[in-house]
Amino acid sequence: MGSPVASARAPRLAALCLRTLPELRHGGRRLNVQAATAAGKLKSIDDLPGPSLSTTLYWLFVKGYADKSHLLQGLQRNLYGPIWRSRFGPYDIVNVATPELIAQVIHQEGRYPVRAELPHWKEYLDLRGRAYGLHVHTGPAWYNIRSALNPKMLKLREVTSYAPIIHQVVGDLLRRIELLRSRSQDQTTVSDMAAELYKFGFEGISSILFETRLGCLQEEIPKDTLRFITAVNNMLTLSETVVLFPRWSRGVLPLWNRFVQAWDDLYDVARTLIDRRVAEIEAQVCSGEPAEGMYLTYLLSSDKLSRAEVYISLTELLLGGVDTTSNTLSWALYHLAKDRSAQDRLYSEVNSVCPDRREPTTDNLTMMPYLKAVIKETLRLYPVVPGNGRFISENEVVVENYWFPKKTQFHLCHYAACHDEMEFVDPERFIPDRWLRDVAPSSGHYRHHPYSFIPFGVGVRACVGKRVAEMEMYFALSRLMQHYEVQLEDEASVVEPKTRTLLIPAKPINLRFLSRA
Ligand code: HEM
Repeated sequence: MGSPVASARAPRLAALCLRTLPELRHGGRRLNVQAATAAGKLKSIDDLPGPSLSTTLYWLFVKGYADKSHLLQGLQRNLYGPIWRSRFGPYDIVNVATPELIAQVIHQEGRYPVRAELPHWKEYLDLRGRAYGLHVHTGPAWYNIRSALNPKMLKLREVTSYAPIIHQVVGDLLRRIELLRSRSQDQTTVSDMAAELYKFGFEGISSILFETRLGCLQEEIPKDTLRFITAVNNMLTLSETVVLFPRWSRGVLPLWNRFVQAWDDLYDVARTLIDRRVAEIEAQVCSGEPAEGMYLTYLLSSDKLSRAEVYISLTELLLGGVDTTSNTLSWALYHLAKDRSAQDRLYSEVNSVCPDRREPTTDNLTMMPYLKAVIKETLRLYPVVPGNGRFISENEVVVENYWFPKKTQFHLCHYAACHDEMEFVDPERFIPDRWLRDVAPSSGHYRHHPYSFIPFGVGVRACVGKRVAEMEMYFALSRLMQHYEVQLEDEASVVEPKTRTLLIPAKPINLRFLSRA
């Protein structure tokens, strides 16, 4: 999940840090910034170029960039240079749009990085007397929650134990596609693939978190799933607007009540699923059976979080774990449908490692470099989180020759960085080969700055669901390839992305699934 502001490689990073921040090399964070500013060496935020509020409003609402803010990143970089200031509502933001500058900010993010302050999320949790989770807690309190959530999410061995349940969910997806195509007029088409993959994402992550199969890919979608889908959409959309209005407007404008309702729905769905599972676990324990489970059982039995913290944490994991994977898979299928040779190549790789439609194991995945390259290239073209944030309150920050006080909000323009032709040859083309060191079409294709592509973030605040997301996407894509050749329903159709905090398809992706049998 990204920042509402728009929303590794260790040895190389260390070298990079030394290369880009020579001033910090000897004293680390002990750089005497005041002395440097006084000596006139460092400029301040007021020296930064950037659009006025009226120019920003013009771009957003007259030129139509309100739902294309990812494109505004490159456009403003061309106008103002790689670092600029923008002001909008309560935000005063420093934008950085080259990998070098992104790296400089991240290297100074401190021990407990914060993406952005979320006063309206906090206000909601306070209103309902709920515990804070990952997004609102800061400092050591955030770290406590993260350290409770991390082990079963980020350790490869732990995540591997979720493989059987993910395969079951992929099985449901395949059956769902079979059903939908058989009902279509030409017996092959599935309309709005992103919507189907959303159900897959929801079922996949819920089956791990809540240890319960919800049946999202069945004929009758559970009411709670539909409620959750609507609530996510409303909450994310309203979140961007609500934050711009002062607290006194809460009783006057209907926005706030709708935002609260959306949050209530999200939270209720998660709490219902948790309570249901807890009752099952208690019944098991009472009847002398061992309580075995996956994520929820682990969280409850580890005793690191209170029940209230478990409610909010699983709500946030669910919030981050559905449309991220589903949109990435939608884009991957869209490009494979457009690029026949890439699709053939992926199919032969999967087929050679897992012939006769054998389900891939996590070990098999290590022998599928092209599969991984396809996902990487998809995330490069469509970073689900197109712009991330860092609100740096622990340190003063030096970026290039600018000094920033504590509590400066930075916007990391990832979309601009991974579409930068200085980093990626032919940046707008889908070229999975660029991720394969040995076969990259020319030496230029492989070389890029490590911070030009960090779709899951880096460091302690990076995505907690990265490993689960990758496993879901690898299993789903490889098994779809085993069963079907994918084509666009309308070969000429072009689907552009739009921003709704996350980068999503601006119109439905309709695909034809031709059986390989
Ligand atoms: C394609 C899939 C995904 C992508 C590209 C993605 C990307 C990201 C990014 C860029 C961040 C911000 C990291 C930072 O600030 O440095 C993030 C945070 C987060 N992601 Fe993901 N994510 C994905 C899937 C998932 C899944 C499956 C889950 C749930 C299991 C998840 C849960 C979260 C949570 C809870 C956070 C906030 C972590 C914190 O603030 O400590 N994400 N994600």
